[in-house]
Amino acid sequence: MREQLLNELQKRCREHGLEENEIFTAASLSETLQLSRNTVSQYLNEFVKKGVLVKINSRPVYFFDKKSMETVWDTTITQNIFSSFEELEASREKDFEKLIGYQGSLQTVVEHCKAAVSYPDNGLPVLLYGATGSGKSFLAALTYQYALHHKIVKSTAKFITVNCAEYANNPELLTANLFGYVKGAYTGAEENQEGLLSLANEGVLFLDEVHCLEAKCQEKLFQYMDKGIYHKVGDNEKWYRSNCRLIFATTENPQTTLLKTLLRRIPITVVVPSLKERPLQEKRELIYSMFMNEKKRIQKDIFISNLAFQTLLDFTFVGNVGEMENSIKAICAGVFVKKEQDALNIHFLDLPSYFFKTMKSVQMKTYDRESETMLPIEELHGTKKAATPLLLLYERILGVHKKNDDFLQGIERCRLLIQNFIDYMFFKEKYNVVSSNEDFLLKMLDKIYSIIMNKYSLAVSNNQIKIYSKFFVEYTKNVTDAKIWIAMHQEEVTLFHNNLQDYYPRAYRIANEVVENVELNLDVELDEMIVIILTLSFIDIDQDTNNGRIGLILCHGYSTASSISDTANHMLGSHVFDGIDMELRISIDKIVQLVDDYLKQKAPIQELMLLVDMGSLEKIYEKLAPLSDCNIGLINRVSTATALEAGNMMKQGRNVKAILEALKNNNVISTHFIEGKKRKEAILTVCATGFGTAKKISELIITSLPRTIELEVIPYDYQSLLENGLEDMIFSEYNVQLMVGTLDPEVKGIPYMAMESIMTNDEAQELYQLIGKYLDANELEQFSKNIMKNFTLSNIVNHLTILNAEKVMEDVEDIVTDLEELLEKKLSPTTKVGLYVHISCLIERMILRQEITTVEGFDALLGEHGDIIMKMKHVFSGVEMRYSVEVPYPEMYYILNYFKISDN
Ligand SMILES: Nc1ncnc2c1ncn2[C@@H]1O[C@H](COP(=O)(O)OP(=O)(O)OP(=O)(O)O)[C@@H](O)[C@H]1O
Repeated sequence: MREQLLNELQKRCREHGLEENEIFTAASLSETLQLSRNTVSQYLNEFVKKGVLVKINSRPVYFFDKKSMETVWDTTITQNIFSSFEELEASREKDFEKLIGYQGSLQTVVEHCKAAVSYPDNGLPVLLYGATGSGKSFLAALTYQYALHHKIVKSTAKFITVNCAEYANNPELLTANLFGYVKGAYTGAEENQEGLLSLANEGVLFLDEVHCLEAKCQEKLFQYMDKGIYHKVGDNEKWYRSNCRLIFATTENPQTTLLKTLLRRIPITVVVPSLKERPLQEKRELIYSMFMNEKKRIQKDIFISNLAFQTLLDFTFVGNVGEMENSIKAICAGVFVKKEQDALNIHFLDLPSYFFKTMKSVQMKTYDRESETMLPIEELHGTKKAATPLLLLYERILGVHKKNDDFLQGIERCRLLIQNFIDYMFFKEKYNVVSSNEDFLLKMLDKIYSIIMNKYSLAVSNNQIKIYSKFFVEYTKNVTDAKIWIAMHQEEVTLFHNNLQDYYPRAYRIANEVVENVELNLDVELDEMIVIILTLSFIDIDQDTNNGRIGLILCHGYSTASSISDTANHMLGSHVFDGIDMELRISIDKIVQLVDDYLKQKAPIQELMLLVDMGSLEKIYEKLAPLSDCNIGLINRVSTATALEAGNMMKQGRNVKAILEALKNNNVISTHFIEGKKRKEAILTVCATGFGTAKKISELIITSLPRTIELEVIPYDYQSLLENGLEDMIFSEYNVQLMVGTLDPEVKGIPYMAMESIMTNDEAQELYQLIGKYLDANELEQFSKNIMKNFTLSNIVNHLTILNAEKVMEDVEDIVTDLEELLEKKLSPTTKVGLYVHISCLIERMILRQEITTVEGFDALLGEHGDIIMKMKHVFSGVEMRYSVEVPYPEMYYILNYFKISDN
């Protein structure tokens, strides 16, 4: 019965964790074994008495199998009864657990030490090699404690340390001390003396700085290491025996400083990593435990500023853990003697001056003792979380980017987070106080911004400059934190960068330029998250305008326009207005110039809502009127309320004229409408491989129209759209509303519709909406019917080519199927239709000898995918024979583009 009970408890100890303590009670065991609780208690207590079980005398009482616990804890339990779990835990003899990083960067080191000391019969000599202060002596001492706790050595065994460096000038003394000497061995040796080898018998002898051990002494050691026997100094007759384990340590390369013959006799060399090589988390733990030790010593709470902590964390301690420990002691002592408060408050400037040497001058200039975030040292432990608002913002932005599958949705959320942070910065009391250093920084940043904004002719409000300057100021207080944080999140940060660069190339470029200039001019290193935040702030530049309608607020003074526009945008929930702050004495000509530049930068747009703070609008109206291509609605005496009202209507899609009309009853303001020199609306038709096809597509659209309309349908060169984008001349001549074609030239802000989607009647709404502006309902119905008729595949092929549609389609179908197989991608029906048309046109071009023989970038493609391109070309061999044509290789470039389109 007893055995059964013991077996059950042992099983529970093996299979369950200590924390499931309810299964280790007499009640639980009696229930399982169907025995009376008294009997179970009695048996269990008998086992405790015998030392088989451990008892925790709490309420209820718990019993554990001692051996199982010793195995789990890898230690010896010396008592059988404990008053509480805490007492049990405290009694647990710790050795290597005291070493920070014993389960991390020092795991292998520890394993080697354990192996060396426990190797039968008498352990193996081990050499610890590592930089000064890396923890070699500590490791040697812990190895000894481990041997004690695991009964590898007797409880009476000693740990003897010799620092060979101390005997550098007197090597004979070291030899005498190590091996002992006999009376008269040398002058002053008045009695027989035991050596350290003898003292350490059965224990551990630690020879530190062993490279200082003289060659003669090293040789004397060999004898001992080989046979366990040695002579005392002055007696070469008698042999003495010692049974101690040897641990050596050195800071010098053992291969060059130790005799090869000694090295050969040390089978285990353990390389102890320097502090620089340890993970950040271990550094944190080291700092934490060192401060905790000081707290115990001085019996006071300790607080440390985040900046001071991050500086310690980031600092390269040449003397490794040892130097770190001494620095922390010195810092605490330095603050302690000031006897200022009950607690010890360690500010950044309390660190010894050598910590500041690496700080950039601006960081020092912006340092403000009062605004430092103070943390209780207990919080340093394991704090992986960002500790400052800026880092918290970093963390959140990255988190949103990581979590959101929809990149653009994520971007909006990130912008909101930044907005919240800005609110926080401006409304938290401490940020309203601008120190003189901050003021200097703001002015410098203002200049940098102005130069860059001028270069890109961008309107960035003074308020925005102020906001982002605040970011820099905030950043300069967190450089160290930020750097560390970025290093820990490098991969995700880079990914975010790449995405931003792809989605918002212009904003990304400008953000980088701002950062480069700030770094250059202000002697401060900014980080990659600042680039991300700035790019997010410039995104509007890359975004489409509100139905071609934009708002601009112009006011005199440092920040009036920016404040109104920011507030209005904030409340409208989208970017409707830009604000330009103007000098107080700016001339009307200059204002007009500002507006003109602004319009050029935003072109192509249809309408501008311009709100100004002037009383009279006449002068500005006169000068603006002849300039404008677009309609301008002019409103004076701008206020946040008028901006909101106008902005709201803009968001509803109302045109400028209608908005002015609606605001007429407001008797505070007056308005003017400037009719733009009208640019005709247009649709561009494009085809990647030739103007001819584009022309035919436009003819097809035009012939579908029941009557001529104001809208132009213009065949246009694909290549020049691709290269020039919005800068292309066509966009200043025409108000281009849509592009239709076989391949998207990807002009930002101009919608594109694939011809295939007209044919499959798929997403052709944009075309109907546009044409619908010019036709009445019946006419539009007619247009849609014509389109359906004209845009069937065979009609298109017939229309676009001179070939017999039916015949050529058979060939084309085969080619597309073969290509799909070869390139291992099934095209969607729409893309497939596009490719049908493309290949039909291609065949025609071959017949008409209008083949494409050069394509930019083709050589690189050929170099990379030569094999596949050869195979693709082979797919056309049937057609080549039938029509006696030769399809040139560069044509494959365009074909491949269809397979690159993401169909999902
Ligand atoms: N991993 C660690 N965890 C906790 N404390 C450590 C650790 N490593 C070193 N220390 C502490 O750092 C201090 C310096 O370590 P130690 O004296 O062992 O270095 P060392 O390599 O022997 O230096 P030296 O070569 O200068 O003798 C000691 O107080 C030790 O307790």
